[in-house]
Amino acid sequence: MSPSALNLVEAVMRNNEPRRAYVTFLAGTGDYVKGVVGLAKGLRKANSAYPLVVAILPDVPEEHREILRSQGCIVREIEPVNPPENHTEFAMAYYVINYSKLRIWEFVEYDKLIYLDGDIQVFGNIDHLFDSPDGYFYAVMDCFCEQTWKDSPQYNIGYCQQCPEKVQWSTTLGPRPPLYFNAGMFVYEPNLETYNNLLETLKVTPPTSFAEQDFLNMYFKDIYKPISSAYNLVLAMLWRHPENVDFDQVKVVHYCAAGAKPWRYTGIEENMDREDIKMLVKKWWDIYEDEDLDYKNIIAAGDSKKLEPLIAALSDNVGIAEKLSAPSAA
Ligand SMILES: O=c1ccn([C@@H]2O[C@H](COP(=O)(O)OP(=O)(O)O)[C@@H](O)[C@H]2O)c(=O)[nH]1
Ligand SMILES: OC[C@H]1O[C@H](O[C@@H]2[C@@H](O)[C@H](O)[C@@H](O)[C@H](O)[C@@H]2O)[C@H](O)[C@@H](O)[C@H]1O
Ligand SMILES: [Mn+2]
Repeated sequence: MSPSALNLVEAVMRNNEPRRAYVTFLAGTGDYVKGVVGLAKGLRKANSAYPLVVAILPDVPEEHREILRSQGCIVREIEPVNPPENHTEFAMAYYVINYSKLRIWEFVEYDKLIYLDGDIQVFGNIDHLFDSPDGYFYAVMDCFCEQTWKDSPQYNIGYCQQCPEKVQWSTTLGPRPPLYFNAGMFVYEPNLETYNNLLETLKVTPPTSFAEQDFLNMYFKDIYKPISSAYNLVLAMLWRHPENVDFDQVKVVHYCAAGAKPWRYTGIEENMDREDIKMLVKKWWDIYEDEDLDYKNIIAAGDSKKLEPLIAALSDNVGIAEKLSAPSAA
């Protein structure tokens, strides 16, 4: 390791700043690993000062784990979390694996974490969100207008929290639902008591259409603080509520609309031929293919600004390796 990198290791190890990181979730043997690589490179391009932790399920192949380490990620294997037996149809069948996201409340070696889905890209620095006051759950409000919401009461009366004056909530359906966030991005504080209570509460909570997203909304409804859509642009907002989007201010894009995943984009699904969608998919690919953003080239260039989070990741990976290789871990 070059002398400048060693100095940085010492600086980071001495550093008694609050421990912060970005965290994402990866499951399966498929192509979401490309999303996570893109996210790691996007955070680097945005000069984020914090590393990216990837919480992976055991089914993620060693080859993918190596790809993530080679991009400076901290790879942490977690055990799956399964919801109680249920007969609910999830909005997407694979949502059942998303309950495993709950394991990230156990990452208490950090003071504050920002969770980002693997199909999210960060185009502008959002490190300042780590300075948000403690004790709250920060996330962006979702939209209920897409087909994925067809089984919900709000969809069936045409109500959306993004435009509550357009179609009033009907009290015949019960009390108006509390503000609801998209769980693709949130700012939170890991905590073991919360973690254990989340898992205990899940055991007695019947699963619903949006799986862990519904569950997190129910669990954190009293401390949820909505933040600007600039921090998690749910693509459907572009055609459902353009009046609520200040496109030039958008820093985080969430490729969650059907057909929008950049690494498998074909442009044939509804809305996917829009000029803004094509531009956002190209912006994702420009970062994904930019070799100057690869970890190995950043180290070689000794770019100190971009080095710091990588050194933190390195020391964390070393830390985990030492912990796992300790005799007691045998
Ligand atoms: O096969 C999969 C499906 C999902 N995910 C992870 O789970 C997150 C939530 O799923 P997705 O983003 O597809 O849900 P959406 O936001 O599109 O509803 C993804 O971003 C990935 O981080 C994954 O790793 N592998
Ligand atoms: O497992 C439940 C998922 O729920 C959310 O999916 C989106 C997506 O399905 C869009 O197509 C809908 O339009 C949108 O409203 C909905 O929230 C989160 O992005 C994802 O991380 C995950 O929590
Ligand atoms: Mn997503």
